Amino acid sequence: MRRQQTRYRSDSIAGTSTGATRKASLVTSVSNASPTRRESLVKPTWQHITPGQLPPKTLDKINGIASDDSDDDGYPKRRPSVIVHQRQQSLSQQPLLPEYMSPSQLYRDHLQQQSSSQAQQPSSGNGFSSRFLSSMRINAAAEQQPLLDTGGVGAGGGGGGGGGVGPGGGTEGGAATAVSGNDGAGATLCKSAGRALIRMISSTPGQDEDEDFDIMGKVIMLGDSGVGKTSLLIRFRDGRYVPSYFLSTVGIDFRNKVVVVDGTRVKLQIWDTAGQERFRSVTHAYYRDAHALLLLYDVTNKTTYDNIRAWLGEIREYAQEDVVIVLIGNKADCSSSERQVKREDGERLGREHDVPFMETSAKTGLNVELAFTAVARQLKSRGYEHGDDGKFNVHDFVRDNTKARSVCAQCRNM
Ligand SMILES: Nc1nc2c(ncn2[C@@H]2O[C@H](COP(=O)(O)OP(=O)(O)OP(=O)(O)O)[C@@H](O)[C@H]2O)c(=O)[nH]1
Repeated sequence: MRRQQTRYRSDSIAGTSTGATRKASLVTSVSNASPTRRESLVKPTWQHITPGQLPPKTLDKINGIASDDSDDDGYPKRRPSVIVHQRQQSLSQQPLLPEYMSPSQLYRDHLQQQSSSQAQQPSSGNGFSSRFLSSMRINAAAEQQPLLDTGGVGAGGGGGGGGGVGPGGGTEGGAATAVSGNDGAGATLCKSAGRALIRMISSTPGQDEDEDFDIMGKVIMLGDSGVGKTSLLIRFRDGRYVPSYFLSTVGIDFRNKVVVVDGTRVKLQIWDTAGQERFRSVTHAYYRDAHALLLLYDVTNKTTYDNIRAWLGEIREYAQEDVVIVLIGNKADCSSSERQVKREDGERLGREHDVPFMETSAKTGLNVELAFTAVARQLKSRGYEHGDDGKFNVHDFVRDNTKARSVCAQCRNM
């Protein structure tokens, strides 16, 4: 039996765009969805969130969860999250990003520090790393510029990665801020057929890999708790797999990775959501800014597969109509005795809902690159200003490339 703990993330609180419009929902019944191992999907309630702000009710809920002494599923007691800390500092009714963390202030801090000393580590005194600050390339003009029509990423900058919790301890957090602009390099907003992608060309030398990109897209990983969202992200981001025990995600977190597609650097801002139902109302708020969604089930757990229909219902309700969806059956490295969902069932479900499907394994790395590359290619195709790459078809790409790869030997005979 797997050991389970709760993983505490630096909950990055990115705001969402007020400009985004919700699309009509394609009703998918959730009533038939079987409960997951530890939860069931329920009809979500939408809560409006302004940029940089979580609604008090949601905050209360998170705080309630985090400070709850009794853990209803019998797992170890949860420690407070970053959000709770902010609450304790009586910021409940205020935007969760205080003034010193606003994009403009961070940028001013950054410039100040740069001019005072090149060698000195820039620090705004708020715990943000120099890498985060250096990712904030805005100017006054850019700040006045309207955000993209579907919001791009909201005005609330994230604090992700700051706590050193989670995979990689990387540079994440900075890109959650909806800024554009340049350091003289001519960054431009890219609006292509209503798609919300940020195009940023940077020429600042010595930057980290994930700060140097042409196009950026927001990708959200969804699926029941335990399907392997975090593991897949770690595999993709860091190229490793951490087996041992099951650390359940609390809230939401993100990691960045740049994928080069035919010479174009596509920065994927990948949001890892908590699969547990108690966090649904928090994660729903992030759907509508998403450019792509990776929807996972666990091939060794039929319930997670059955719940995909309910997930798709939520996606239709909360996400943009044209969001790219990739359906993933994870843990394909399993033995045939463990497997509960055949590959053909996944393929059929994908066809039914007109979404590309593939099986992956965070453990062996099977198709992990492919999943994210497919998304990156699609985003590039949509985001390209001159539309010269608009013929890309994610269905064909996934089908052609998964064909070329074999499913692991153990599962081949399913
Ligand atoms: N065999 C196998 N196990 C996996 C794979 N991916 C994840 N796991 C295991 O499945 C368990 C859950 O993985 P997580 O990545 O934490 O799942 P999650 O979807 O992020 O869960 P939540 O954070 O609760 O939403 C862990 O024990 C992982 O080691 C895989 O590809 N193969």
